[in-house]
Amino acid sequence: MDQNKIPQATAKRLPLYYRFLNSLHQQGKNRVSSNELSDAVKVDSATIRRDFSYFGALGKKGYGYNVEYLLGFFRKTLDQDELTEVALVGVGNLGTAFLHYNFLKNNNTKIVMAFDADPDKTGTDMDGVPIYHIDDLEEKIGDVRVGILTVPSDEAQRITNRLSNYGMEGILNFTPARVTVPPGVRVHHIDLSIEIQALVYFLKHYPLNV
Ligand SMILES: NC(=O)c1ccc[n+]([C@@H]2O[C@H](COP(=O)([O-])OP(=O)(O)OC[C@H]3O[C@@H](n4cnc5c(N)ncnc54)[C@H](O)[C@@H]3O)[C@@H](O)[C@H]2O)c1
Repeated sequence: MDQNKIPQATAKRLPLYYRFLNSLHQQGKNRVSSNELSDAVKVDSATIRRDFSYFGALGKKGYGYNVEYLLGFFRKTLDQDELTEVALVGVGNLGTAFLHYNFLKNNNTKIVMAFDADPDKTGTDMDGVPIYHIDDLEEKIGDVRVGILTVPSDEAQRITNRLSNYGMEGILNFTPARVTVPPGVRVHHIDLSIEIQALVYFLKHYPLNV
C-alpha cells in the first residue's frame, strides 16, 4: 500500500508494534489479539485496530491478527531488510550510553561512526564504533544520512548546519536547543525535561481511573 497514506501518528507506533510482534514470533506464536497487543505496548486497543486497518490487517473476532502477516508488512514498511547507518555527534554521558546501546534489539539501525571535539576521545573506538574528530565530519561521513545530536546545546545549531549542508536527511536532537534546518531536513527533538513535565501534567489532570 501507499505508505504516504499512513498517518504520521500511526507510523510512529509501527516500530513499537514491530518489536513486540517480533518477540511473539520468536516465541512461536501465530496470532495476537488487539487487547494483548494493547497490554504490551500500552496503546489502547481501539487505536491499534484503527492503525492496523490502514494497512489492511483486519483482525477476526475470536482469532485476532496473524503475526506473520503483520511482521511481513512491518518489515517492508520499516525497511527492516535495509540497514540504516547513523552517525552520532557528541560522545559525552548521553552519547556514550547510546554507543553502548547501539540499537542492539533492532537490526535495521546501527551507529557506524561518532564524532567529538575532545582530542582525548577521538582516534579511539567504543564498542567497535570509531570516534573521529568533529573537524573531519565532512571527510568521514560518507553516505550516512541520519544523525544523533548529543552535544552541549550551544553547539547544536552549528553542528546541525554542518550536517544539513552535507546532506543529512534526518537528525534526532537530544539537546534542549530548538535547531532550525533547511527544507528537506527532518528534525525530531527529544527533550527529556519536556517529556517528564508532560507526564507529571497528565498524572495530575488526567488520572487513570483503574
Ligand atoms: N545526560 C543526560 O541525561 C541528558 C539527558 C537529556 C538530554 N541531554 C542533552 O544531551 C546533550 C549531551 O549531554 P551530556 O550529558 O552527554 O553532555 P556531556 O558534556 O557529557 O557531552 C557532550 C559531548 O559533546 C562533545 N562536544 C562539545 N562540543 C562539540 C562539538 N562542537 N562537536 C562535537 N562534539 C562536541 C564534548 O566533548 C562531550 O564529549 C546536552 O545538550 C544535554 O542537555 C542530556
